[in-house]
Amino acid sequence: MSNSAPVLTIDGPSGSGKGTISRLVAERLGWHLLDSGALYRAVGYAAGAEGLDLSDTEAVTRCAQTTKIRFRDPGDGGETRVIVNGHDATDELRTETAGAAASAIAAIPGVRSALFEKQRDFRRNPGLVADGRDMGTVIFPDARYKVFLTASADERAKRRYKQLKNKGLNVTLAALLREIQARDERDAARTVAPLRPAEDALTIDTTGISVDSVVAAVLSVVRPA
Ligand SMILES: Nc1ncnc2c1ncn2[C@@H]1O[C@H](COP(=O)(O)OP(=O)(O)OP(=O)(O)O)[C@@H](O)[C@H]1O
Ligand SMILES: Nc1ccn([C@H]2C[C@H](O)[C@@H](COP(=O)(O)O)O2)c(=O)n1
Repeated sequence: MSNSAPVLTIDGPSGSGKGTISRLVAERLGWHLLDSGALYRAVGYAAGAEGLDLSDTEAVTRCAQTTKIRFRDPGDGGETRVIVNGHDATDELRTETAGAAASAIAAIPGVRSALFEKQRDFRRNPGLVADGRDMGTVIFPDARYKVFLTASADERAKRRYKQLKNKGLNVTLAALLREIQARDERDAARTVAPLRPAEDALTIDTTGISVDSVVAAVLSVVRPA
């Protein structure tokens, strides 16, 4: 049976604010939320924990097919926990290393197929906000609303720098900029489901725009004035 629950897709490169904006918009609409990047991060993490070579496409595909990933709402308004094969891996998954591993294994077609239905299963009433790279192009091409967030690489590196410094991590702006550019290149150049806006997506450049203003712009797509 076809699923007609409304979907808002929010795609974009690393640090464009997808996660932040998707969470706030989902809260405001009272809709479900899919953080698809967390699924790729979880597979990268599980593959690392098994000691797999991330370029071994068959082994990593098998890992994606068998890894058990659960999202757990702590119930106190805190961060959603990501449970990978029974282990709470939330903190490990947020690191730049986990992001780079996710980006590497995300280029494997078998991994993307293994995660396809898992992502589509998040579509439920009253609606879904889906955050990722290919939400509007591949996973929910029939979504009612589509947004693509961008920001300059410099701005995204500065945001990440501030975020990681606030967590007390020892990072440099130059290294973060290099990592962001490398990830952009890998995510956009892969042959399967590359990072790009859907033809019917509204692109919002968030450079120098506050979080509140971006939330308002995205909400206006779903609820025009
Ligand atoms: N419009 C904005 N202005 C300033 N800071 C922002 C804005 N949007 C997001 N941020 C901040 O930038 C950082 C990165 O945002 P976020 O994690 O939402 O990006 P993302 O696109 O989901 O990245 P990734 O794909 O790597 O998970 C966070 O610290 C967030 O608070
Ligand atoms: N729909 C998606 C979501 C994520 N990925 C890959 C590529 C990203 O670099 C990596 C981590 O994502 P993030 O948590 O930073 O949003 O996972 C993808 O290919 N497709």
